[in-house]
Amino acid sequence: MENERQNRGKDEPVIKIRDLYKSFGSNRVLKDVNLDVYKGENVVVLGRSGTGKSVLIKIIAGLLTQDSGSVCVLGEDVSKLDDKELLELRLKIGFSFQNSALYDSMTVRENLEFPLVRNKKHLKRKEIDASVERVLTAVGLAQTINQMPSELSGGQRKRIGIARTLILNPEIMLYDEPTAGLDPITCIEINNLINRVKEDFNTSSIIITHDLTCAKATGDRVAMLLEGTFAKEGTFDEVFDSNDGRIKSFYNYNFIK
Ligand SMILES: Nc1ncnc2c1ncn2[C@@H]1O[C@H](COP(=O)(O)OP(=O)(O)OP(=O)(O)O)[C@@H](O)[C@H]1O
Repeated sequence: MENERQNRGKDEPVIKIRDLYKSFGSNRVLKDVNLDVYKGENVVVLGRSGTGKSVLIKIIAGLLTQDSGSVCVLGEDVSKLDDKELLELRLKIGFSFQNSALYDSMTVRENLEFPLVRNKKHLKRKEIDASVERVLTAVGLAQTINQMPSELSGGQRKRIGIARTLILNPEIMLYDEPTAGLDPITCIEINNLINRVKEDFNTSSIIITHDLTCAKATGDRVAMLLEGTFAKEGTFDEVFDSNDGRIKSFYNYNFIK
């Protein structure tokens, strides 16, 4: 897998979105969305609640289908894949959900083993144990291995959720509101973890958020989604050095730290 990663054209985006539209009935959510994410980049998608950020990453992961336009992920046109091909692609995408999505009746170890046991049936016990240890150490929670999710804090659950997606060694990480509902110190820990994941696991990521501190800390590039389309894209400072009243007001309402 490592060779495959290194051999893919350096300048070819790992995610390429062109002219994307998506409506639900009369609700036109995404309108002419275009975005490139390159290897090793963290791209933050910023936008107000209900602007279509989650819809966008669900389309990228093949969980929703667009009305028109194209989404290419790791060279594959997602909407053209059959079920088997889609499953294979999804194994290369780590999806960190807003609610962490841990199984409450399983220990941390069992939660982490689950994707491996289900998707990599040939692995030996020793290899599974090594993978669990590796991702738990990566998120700084080796001591929680035998705990139940209910015994963890919100920030710890979030980190275990990230560890569970890392266990399949994804090439792409999609983070849906990674800091939502967390206190400021825990937010900083999650931001640092997102940056460490990029370095240690060689991932490319989309981070969707309305948390400007998170955007500034994690985004190599920031794309501002306004009224269903990207209004501005660049570094954090470039995006907010803007005369667009909508961008200014987003900044003023959200930059509270
Ligand atoms: N499966 C669906 N069926 C119908 N409408 C949907 C569906 N999923 C999303 N929507 C609508 O699409 C719009 C965008 O939703 P989305 O969840 O992408 O917003 P968001 O930007 O991620 O907001 P938040 O920050 O609150 O999570 C909303 O109006 C929502 O009601």
